[in-house]
Amino acid sequence: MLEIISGTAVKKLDTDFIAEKGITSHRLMENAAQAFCDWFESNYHRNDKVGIFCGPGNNGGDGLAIGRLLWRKGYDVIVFLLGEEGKVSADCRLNRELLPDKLPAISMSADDIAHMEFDLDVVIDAILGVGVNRPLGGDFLGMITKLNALTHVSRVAVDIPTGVPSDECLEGDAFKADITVSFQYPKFSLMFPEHAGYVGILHVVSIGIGNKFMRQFSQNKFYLQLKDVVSRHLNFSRFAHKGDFGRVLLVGGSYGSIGAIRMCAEASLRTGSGLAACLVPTCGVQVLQVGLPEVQVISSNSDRSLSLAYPKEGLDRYDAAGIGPGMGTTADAKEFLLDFIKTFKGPKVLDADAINILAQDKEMQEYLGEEDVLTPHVKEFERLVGGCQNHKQRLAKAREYSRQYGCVLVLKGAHTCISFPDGTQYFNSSGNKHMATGGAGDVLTGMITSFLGQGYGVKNAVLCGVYQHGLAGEIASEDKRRGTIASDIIKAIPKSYLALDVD
Ligand SMILES: NC(=O)C1=CN([C@@H]2O[C@H](COP(=O)(O)OP(=O)(O)OC[C@H]3O[C@@H](n4cnc5c(N)ncnc54)[C@H](O)[C@@H]3O)[C@@H](O)[C@H]2O)[C@@H](O)CC1
Ligand SMILES: Nc1ncnc2c1ncn2[C@@H]1O[C@H](COP(=O)(O)OP(=O)(O)O)[C@@H](O)[C@H]1O
Ligand SMILES: [K+]
Repeated sequence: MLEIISGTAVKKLDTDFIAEKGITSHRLMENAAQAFCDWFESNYHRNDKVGIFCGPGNNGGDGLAIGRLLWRKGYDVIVFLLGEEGKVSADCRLNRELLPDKLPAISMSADDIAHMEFDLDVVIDAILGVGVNRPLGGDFLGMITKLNALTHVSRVAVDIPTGVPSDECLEGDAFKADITVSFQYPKFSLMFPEHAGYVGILHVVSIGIGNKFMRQFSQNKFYLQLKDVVSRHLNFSRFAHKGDFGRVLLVGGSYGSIGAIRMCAEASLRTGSGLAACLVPTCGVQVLQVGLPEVQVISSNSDRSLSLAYPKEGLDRYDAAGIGPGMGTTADAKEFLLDFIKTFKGPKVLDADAINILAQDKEMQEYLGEEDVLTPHVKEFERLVGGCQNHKQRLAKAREYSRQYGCVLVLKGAHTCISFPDGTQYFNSSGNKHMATGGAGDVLTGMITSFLGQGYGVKNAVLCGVYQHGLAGEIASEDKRRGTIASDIIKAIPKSYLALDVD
């Protein structure tokens, strides 16, 4: 699994790798440039006019090597050189010398930056990389301001957009990439929503540095990709019966919000649960029986909201429970939740209003255990732990929360972050903006609950659930874009199994 390590560890990592492999730093830079070009070739035409903006450090060195390789492949390339002559790094200088004579290269003066007009299809940003150590100013700021203002160009950042610090939140401005191609592992700050408008779509390309070299820099942060989840899935025998695929109980709904628990239950069934039952207020019983004939429905014996009157016998027949979607936060619902989490002994997922109730009734958190999973979005999380200044602080608090209460915390959003009590954090790579639609979270709750019910350990259930939910969202939105709704994500779950090649 790919590690996410701090940008400041990069230099040491580089040095170790080079020393162990007996190669030069220039060779490593060449590997990086080649990896970028392989990606570039499968995405851009040779008749595209490509401008590569190269700074004075090793990021600039990458850009120059990229320029040389693309030019050799027949691309229409022009290189722009930035930065003071005296500050050019050794590998950057070497790559300046290696530029073919016929490849157009222009040293940019402050005057050029202010007045030059660019006629380009693609802008490649190799001005600064992880070496950025202060907000942009002067010529670099002037340059990225100009590049950000260009219209009808595709903007690609090499490693990290110029100006974005690798471990902190951006101050000031930075290059606004449509696509960032990051080397070997994604830098921590590429996970921050504050940087979404600068990073664009993130691609990570390998430059041959194995995990072995990263381990000593491990910060227990990982990037969750398709290959990491396939082997975490259980195999079921040809003789499996529905009990083997697990019985799950989905708990929630209130008058006007029965759809949430319906979507949650349907997602569980589509994820493979052998049996799904819903515990809902009486007002939801008929709706569910008609709308989703595959589920069993249990009434809480209270009309519009769950309450203490719910039937407690037989709860132990369920292998896992998902609680919260559409539940509401009435006094009855609060009493219900406290009683339910004390009574139900199996693994459970707490979502939506279950989290909102926990936030109001903090002592309930003491009942959380190592098989329990909380799935807040950012607002729900801040209700739980208080306001955060930025995402970096939020991630630190998420790690702390999971440690303190010994449960799994899934902080949802783009690059959903899963925190485990041992301090590890996993950042999801699947999913897209078209999943930002009402009910998508209810679907996730159903999916994780389903895996828990199927007998997956809590870690595998959450990693598989979060990744596959994003994958189903990608599949659902392929032909629907912003017209995607949560029910489409549910319908795409079977196809996501095909994509994973899990039967
Ligand atoms: N293992 C890796 O990850 C590899 C990294 N490589 C590249 O090397 C890059 C890092 O190279 P460097 O460490 O040389 O860093 P940069 O290329 O980011 O540049 C650092 C230089 O910029 C100056 N600087 C920092 N902030 C500034 C600001 N706001 N305004 C003006 N100047 C500023 C610094 O003083 C330093 O001279 C990576 O991003 C990547 O592109 C690759 O070449 C190969 C392998
Ligand atoms: N821009 C995005 N990229 C990837 N995933 C996203 C994005 N926006 C939302 N999602 C995912 O969609 C789901 C939304 O959940 P949530 O906010 O709880 O919605 P709801 O409360 O309406 O069910 C989460 O799993 C989240 O990770
Ligand atoms: K860059």
